[in-house]
Amino acid sequence: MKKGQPVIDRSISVISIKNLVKSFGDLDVLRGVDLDLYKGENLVVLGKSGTGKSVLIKIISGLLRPDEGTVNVLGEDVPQLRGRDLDRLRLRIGFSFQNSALYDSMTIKKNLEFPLVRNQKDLTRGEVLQRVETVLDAVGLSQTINQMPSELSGGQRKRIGIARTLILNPDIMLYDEPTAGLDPITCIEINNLINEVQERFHTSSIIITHDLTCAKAVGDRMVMLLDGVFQRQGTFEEVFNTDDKRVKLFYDYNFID
Ligand SMILES: Nc1ncnc2c1ncn2[C@@H]1O[C@H](COP(=O)(O)OP(=O)(O)OP(=O)(O)O)[C@@H](O)[C@H]1O
Repeated sequence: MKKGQPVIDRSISVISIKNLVKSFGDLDVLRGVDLDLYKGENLVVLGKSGTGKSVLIKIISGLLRPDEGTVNVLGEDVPQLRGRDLDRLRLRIGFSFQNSALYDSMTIKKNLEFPLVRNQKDLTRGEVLQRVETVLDAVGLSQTINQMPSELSGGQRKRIGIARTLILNPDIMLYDEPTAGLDPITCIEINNLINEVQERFHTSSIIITHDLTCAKAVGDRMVMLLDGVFQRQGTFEEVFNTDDKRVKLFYDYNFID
């Protein structure tokens, strides 16, 4: 069960999706998805491989257009946004993806400065350094500021990836399989970090994961995508306390405690 008491405002939906439908040719991936992400909440999206979790994230971030339905993110009608308006919205969303690799030829400091210098040109050098130090402190890696990515462990690189996302002060964080490929101790550290980010930066987050230990540790609420719709939602216990064979199978394959 999750520790701490996050401040969640259920009267504000930072993401609101209604009747979302998306197909590719004959393949109906999303068949009428409804979803709200409340302000300050960590929402875990569960679902076996190929159920459309990445498609959902791509639609939320405007990388894919839905066939039907409404997708509202931070008050914006995402499928209607184009060009700079879409870029501006994306800057308010932090993406922590498995393949969001660091630049190997740059120090940690340069890696962290990069998105800031590119997107917020009015900052002074002192302000940039202060932001770098703040996010490094948040992920517990202040001492690595002058190191190269190759000198860090996999878990540390993951933390720096999250710091690089936080440096733009996003309202929403999207974590795609944050613990994939990490050892159990490092998984616990990343789970703790996701909760610390929620508390310290007041972000609202969607966490996509197969790792049910992670889901349990970080999720204020979870939803499970099954056959193109969210069939189960609630707390961990509410989602898994069912006779639905598909849910039981998912649990048996994915829960290691
Ligand atoms: N651009 C695309 N064109 C055609 N088919 C696509 C496209 N994007 C995704 N799909 C298909 O949609 C389905 C859902 O894919 P998606 O990547 O969302 O799955 P997922 O739930 O994220 O899986 P995983 O956990 O393995 O990452 C898959 O069958 C995939 O092949």
